[in-house]
Amino acid sequence: MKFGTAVILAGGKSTRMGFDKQLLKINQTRLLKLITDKLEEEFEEIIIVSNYPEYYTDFTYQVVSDELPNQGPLSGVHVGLKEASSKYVYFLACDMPYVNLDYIRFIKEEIEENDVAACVTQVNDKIEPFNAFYSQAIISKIEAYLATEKRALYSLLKRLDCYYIQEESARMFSPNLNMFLNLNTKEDLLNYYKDLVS
Ligand SMILES: Nc1nc2c(ncn2[C@@H]2O[C@H](COP(=O)(O)OP(=O)(O)OP(=O)(O)O)[C@@H](O)[C@H]2O)c(=O)[nH]1
Ligand SMILES: [Mg+2]
Repeated sequence: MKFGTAVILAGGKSTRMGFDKQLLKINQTRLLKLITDKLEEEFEEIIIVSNYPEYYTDFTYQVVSDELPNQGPLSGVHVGLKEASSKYVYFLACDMPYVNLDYIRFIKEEIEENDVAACVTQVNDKIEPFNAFYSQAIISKIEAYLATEKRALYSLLKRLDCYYIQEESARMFSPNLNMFLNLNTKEDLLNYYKDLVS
């Protein structure tokens, strides 16, 4: 059964890529469309956070802009949580092509059972901030954190009550962890194309 909200963050500057990643096409199709088609199978609501709603006239989803702009990914998490109709909200970046629905179901269950601020995956010592769930309970905490002029999502997560999924568990769903791959540079894009044709 479909339920809950998925939010796609598409409000970044794409500095490393050199063109706006939210417009990226794979074989003539918007990557955003490929992502949302997949997420549709699991979620009853999809929200896109973009400061360019005009890029989404062909989409039927709600498009919202940052309410607290220029704070990086946390801006998007903030407004996404506020607009979502479910308590636990799935977040994905617009440049993450490998959507893994089995893993999404797994982490959804973890955050529901543990009722924590966020459920994220830890790979080595690094936290993967997307392909993760956050709770609406942290909206005011994000606001308080941004008010102190901090904006690093990672440091905020460290202060919160998070549930960390370990790498070994994640690898059971995605052996090479490509569900966390994000396309930051043209080289990332080239490697992704190579992977698609191989
Ligand atoms: N809503 C919103 N999303 C953001 C913002 N900054 C980054 N993001 C999103 O957060 C995710 C991870 O960011 P990055 O991969 O670093 O993307 P980016 O900031 O566009 O790229 P760089 O400029 O190369 O760092 C992407 O989905 C971005 O669209 C922002 O200010 N607002
Ligand atoms: Mg990225």
